[in-house]
Amino acid sequence: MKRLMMIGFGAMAEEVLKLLPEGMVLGWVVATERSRDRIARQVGNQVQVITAVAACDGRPDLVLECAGQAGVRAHGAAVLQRGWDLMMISIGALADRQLADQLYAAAAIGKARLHALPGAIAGIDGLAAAREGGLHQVTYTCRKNPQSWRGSPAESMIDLATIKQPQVFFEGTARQAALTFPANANVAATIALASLGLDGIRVQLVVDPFTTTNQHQIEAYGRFGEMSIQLCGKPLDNNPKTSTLAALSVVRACRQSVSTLVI
Ligand SMILES: NC(=O)C1=CN([C@@H]2O[C@H](COP(=O)(O)OP(=O)(O)OC[C@H]3O[C@@H](n4cnc5c(N)ncnc54)[C@H](O)[C@@H]3O)[C@@H](O)[C@H]2O)C=CC1
Ligand SMILES: O=C([O-])CC(=O)C(=O)O
Repeated sequence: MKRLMMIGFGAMAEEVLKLLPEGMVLGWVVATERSRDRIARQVGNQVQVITAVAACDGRPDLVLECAGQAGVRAHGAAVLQRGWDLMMISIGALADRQLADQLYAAAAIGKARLHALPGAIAGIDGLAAAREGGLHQVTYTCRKNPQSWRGSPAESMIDLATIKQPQVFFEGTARQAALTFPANANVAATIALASLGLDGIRVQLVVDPFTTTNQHQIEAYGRFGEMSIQLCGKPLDNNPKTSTLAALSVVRACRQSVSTLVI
């Protein structure tokens, strides 16, 4: 039986736990001090709930981060330094140059690797392959309803309560998007890292009162040809910012860790 460590235990982690494949159990949750007791009651006494990776009483087979940029900052290096690979969902954390350097240095010390999970978007495999032959241009547009932008800096850029038509409220690089919208622009960072880099792709963020889904659109051109991907993802019930597919991409990482055929 493989044992999983989860860093963060919010909406996404709860969904992942419901769908954990056979052959894997949750062994550890790394939580904030504030949420530790609540999570311990939720996951039961077979799971060790800790607030620092150093308190882990064993060796996890898989470490998954579902804790946002703050969680990556707090625990990412400690995981990698121990020689444990880290599966990251909060890819936007890598837009912070200092944090990225710290993680890569820790990975070098531990001879560990960082895995960027595709999250709420599809097509990362094709994009990363296309890059090998030369990409000319990549653009990404993210469209969500006003509710999904609540609690983000969009609130100070646009009046979400009165919006009547779809409106672009941010245009910039993936790095700018990921640093400004840590809970909403991880996909932008993932697409950028798989293609032309955090400063190499154009990102548009749109608020759309007519959509009920989290929409992600990639347009890419290169020696391989052209790629156009549109994904309309249903948000998670208990977090409208997060698409269900992002949680399912974490479940897939668990499946890959226990399957003979990795796909
Ligand atoms: N790559 C992708 O496609 C996507 C990535 N994400 C990322 O996934 C993260 C998690 O999503 P949700 O579960 O929906 O968010 P959430 O806000 O429901 O849960 C995040 C959890 O992490 C915990 N946390 C925060 N700082 C922590 C720390 N230092 N140590 C341990 N736990 C900590 C919080 O207490 C909270 O329970 C988002 O913050 C976002 O960064 C979200 C959607 C898509
Ligand atoms: O879940 C989504 O639709 C995408 C998201 O929040 C992100 O890119 O951070």
